[in-house]
Amino acid sequence: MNIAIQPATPLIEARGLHTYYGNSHVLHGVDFCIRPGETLALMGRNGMGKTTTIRSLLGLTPARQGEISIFGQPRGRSATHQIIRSGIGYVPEGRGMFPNLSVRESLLMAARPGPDGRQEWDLERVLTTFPRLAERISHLTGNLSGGEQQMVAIGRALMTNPALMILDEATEGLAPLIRKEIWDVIRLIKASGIATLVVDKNVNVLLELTDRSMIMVKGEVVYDGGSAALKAQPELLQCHIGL
Ligand SMILES: Nc1ncnc2c1ncn2[C@@H]1O[C@H](COP(=O)(O)OP(=O)(O)OP(=O)(O)O)[C@@H](O)[C@H]1O
Repeated sequence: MNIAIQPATPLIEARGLHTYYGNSHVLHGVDFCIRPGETLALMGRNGMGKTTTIRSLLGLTPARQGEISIFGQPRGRSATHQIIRSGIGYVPEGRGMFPNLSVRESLLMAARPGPDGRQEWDLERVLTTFPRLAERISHLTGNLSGGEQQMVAIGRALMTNPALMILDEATEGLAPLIRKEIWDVIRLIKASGIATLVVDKNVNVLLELTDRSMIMVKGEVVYDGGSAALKAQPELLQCHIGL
């Protein structure tokens, strides 16, 4: 499916999402929007509903109530794989590797043109971006370090030439140097014009890197606005994130 992405049309837009796990009501009327090229941070303490918001947007944990449009089209009954294939590079918490595939196989398996036909990201560009992966190209991903596996997960998402990257806790549990490498790549993704939704515990980096921030508290959005403006309100950060 080739989609002409209009600059003014949100890549994903959602209104009034209510999501449950069984009887447990987790999202309470979440509104969400991300536009082409925008870098958005989704913040909040543990268990506030960030991952559930992403899962609801992608249909992995469908919302019981609310409306979602993907690239300007009502999501309707589209399956998650259809939503992802329409131009979203999703790097879930925990990475989702195929341990018995080599780095090369893992990356090549994901390769495809973007929703608008773009083919800017290929194996060569991913390996230039992650020289560590070039060094380990024939290794099984199951034998890589956590940081290298994270690079494969991001590389795989980039190989799909997405209009939007979603990175959920991409730097979680990684050594500081590797974390820095991942942040550098996220900066590069931003500079290349791909919209990015980032969930991470490192709020200071998020505030510096992103255009816009959302803060969630107990399944509700309590802040949605400029990251620079949020940085200038330490009392909000203190109150909602504990910084
Ligand atoms: N599969 C599940 N079954 C039941 N409850 C769940 C499930 N996944 C998450 N929850 C609960 O839903 C709430 C929101 O969780 P979610 O993972 O969305 O939060 P989060 O903001 O992403 O936090 P974290 O940073 O800890 O991942 C929490 O109370 C969590 O315990």
